[in-house]
Amino acid sequence: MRGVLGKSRKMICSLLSQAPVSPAYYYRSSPSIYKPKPSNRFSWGFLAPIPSPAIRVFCSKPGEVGGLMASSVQNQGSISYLTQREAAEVDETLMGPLGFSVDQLMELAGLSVATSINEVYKPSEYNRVLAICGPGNNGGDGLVAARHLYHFGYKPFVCYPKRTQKPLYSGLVTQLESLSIPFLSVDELPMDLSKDFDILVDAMFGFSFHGAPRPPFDDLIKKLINLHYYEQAQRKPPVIVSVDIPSGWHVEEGDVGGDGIKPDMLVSLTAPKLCAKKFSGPHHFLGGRFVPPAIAEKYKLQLPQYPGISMCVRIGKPPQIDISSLRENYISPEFLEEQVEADPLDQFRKWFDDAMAANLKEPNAMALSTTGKDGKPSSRMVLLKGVDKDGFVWFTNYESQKARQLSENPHAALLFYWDGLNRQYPTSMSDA
Ligand SMILES: NC(=O)C1=CN([C@@H]2O[C@H](COP(=O)(O)OP(=O)(O)OC[C@H]3O[C@@H](n4cnc5c(N)ncnc54)[C@H](O)[C@@H]3O)[C@@H](O)[C@H]2O)[C@H](O)CC1
Ligand SMILES: [K+]
Repeated sequence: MRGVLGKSRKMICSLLSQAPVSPAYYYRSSPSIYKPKPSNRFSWGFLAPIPSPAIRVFCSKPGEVGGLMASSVQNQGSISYLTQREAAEVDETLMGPLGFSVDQLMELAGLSVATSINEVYKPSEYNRVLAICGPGNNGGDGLVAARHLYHFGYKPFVCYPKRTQKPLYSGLVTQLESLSIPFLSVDELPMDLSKDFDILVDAMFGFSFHGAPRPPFDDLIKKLINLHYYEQAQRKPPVIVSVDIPSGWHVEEGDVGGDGIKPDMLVSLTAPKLCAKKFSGPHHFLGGRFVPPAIAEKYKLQLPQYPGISMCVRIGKPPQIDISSLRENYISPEFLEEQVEADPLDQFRKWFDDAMAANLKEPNAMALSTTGKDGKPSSRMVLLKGVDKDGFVWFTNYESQKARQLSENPHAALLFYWDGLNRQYPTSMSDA
């Protein structure tokens, strides 16, 4: 059965966005297209029978959230952790018999770091990034991550005190310089990193670290440790994101003295290392989506499934969040009344086309709210199946709560929400 919430006696379309509310719109048309059964005729629109009593009910299967597979979150218990030797062996195997080059693995590792950061710390709120890069491949991951973060809309800076002239690394530096990403020497860093940066990427050392950190990394690690004192001084310190291993920690035993850096996010690569068991920050992600079965079988790796085409996957549960603190900074171009299309349906089509062009997921999903004669409202997500000069079309079935409520009360409302564009488009009906 087709429900048509559409042009009938009166359709009020008020276009809401973050701009001042535009005036309500009224337009009229006679519902003349379909010959609904008398019992299904509604003053504002109609549920018209379609030839076969095809039942089109849209719902998400159990286990899906709103038609989306909930991104796989793995509890820590069933995850494998590598020893330092195993980690080195895995890399050697990947870059030896399994045919990978270090450039490829580093590129994928750095991209994993950047996407993990973007999962949690949006550039609208955490824009200024300092990537502190060490002399080895962990440092290389940091250089790659800085480039990706730039393209994701962050403002990265790099501190890379011990450079090597190997082509791989000098190439990464050139790529960053070509984006005018500033390189800061240790001396050029501010004493208090919390005033100048929102995110600190710790890419100093990975699984080849041993002993006590030698200069200049000893001072750099101390700078990250001292950030906690700013926290006590009521200043919001930058978040620390450690690549593969929190630098200065023992690769297997972790923060042995308890006085090491305390990252907010750890991005383990390929598989977590033993020290990751001691990680107590809120965000543990896994990256390095390139583990072939040969490695997984040899090391009996238990690793979480990456969701969709994501380059990272969260390990453990997301932290409990204070719902009241959830707030996006809506940054969108202004939208003034004079920009609104005269005909609300033209405005809808324009915005719907924008939503399609932005490749938003299910731009035709809409909340349909109805109320039966008991006055109790109910809302349900349904999928728009068409829009024409007579209104919006969606499918439902005769026995649905929607159909029953609409047969008792022809008033309804639709709401489209296009998150990626910070836009909503509500339509409501009233018999003025
Ligand atoms: N499989 C993957 O996902 C990949 C991970 N990668 C990253 O590579 C590192 C391991 O890289 P490696 O070069 O072997 O070691 P480090 O980067 O940890 O550092 C070695 C570097 O540091 C010096 N060093 C060691 N200890 C100290 C110290 N106490 N003080 C000062 N300097 C120290 C040492 O001399 C070396 O120069 C891994 O963790 C991943 O992050 C790759 O990207 C490839 C793919
Ligand atoms: K690190």
